[in-house]
Amino acid sequence: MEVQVGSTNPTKINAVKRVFSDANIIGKNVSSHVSEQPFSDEETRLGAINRAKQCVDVSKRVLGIGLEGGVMYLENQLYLCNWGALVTPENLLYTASGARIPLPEDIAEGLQAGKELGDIIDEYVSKRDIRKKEGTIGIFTNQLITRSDLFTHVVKLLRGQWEYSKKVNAQ
Ligand SMILES: O=P(O)(O)OP(=O)(O)OP(=O)(O)OC[C@H]1O[C@@H](n2cnc3c(O)ncnc32)[C@H](O)[C@@H]1O
Ligand SMILES: [Mg+2]
Repeated sequence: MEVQVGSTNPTKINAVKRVFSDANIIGKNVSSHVSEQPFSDEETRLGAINRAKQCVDVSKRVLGIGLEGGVMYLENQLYLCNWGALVTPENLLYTASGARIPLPEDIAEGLQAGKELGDIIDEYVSKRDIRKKEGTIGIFTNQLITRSDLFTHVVKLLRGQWEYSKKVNAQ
């Protein structure tokens, strides 16, 4: 089995490798066709779907997976949100979102000013490339849940739904 992931970010690739340890995983640099910093569940989910659609290869029977990070408001509180999409060679679409946590007010202010979360969090902890390492979720959970852990859960939700529907349709 071959799985193409619409990103080269190691947190995303490693999550897919963990869940599809029986497959050959390829990272592909594609556009999410949404804002660099998605600001709603709708936009973040669409970014994941757009990435997955550019990765699926019907003729070569390659599965496409898209993973997208963003932020969203819930009752005036900004939350970190993450979405995933899996598209099968039969063109079936599965989607799932990950756990979400509130972001501190000063992070929210930077985002409202138009900065990207990746840059804000690097500045916040005086480190580089947090988005490719533990991620914002890792920082604010004291490393208990890393960005790769979060995406692993999302990819499990995708694979699980796909396997369940294959099982049901085979009955
Ligand atoms: O190379 P790609 O796949 O684009 O990986 P990315 O790190 O840019 O991740 P996304 O495009 O999915 O995320 C959209 C934006 O949100 C930021 N972001 C989302 N989740 C984050 C996290 O946990 N830690 C740091 N930045 C995050 C990220 O830096 C982008 O500015
Ligand atoms: Mg990006």
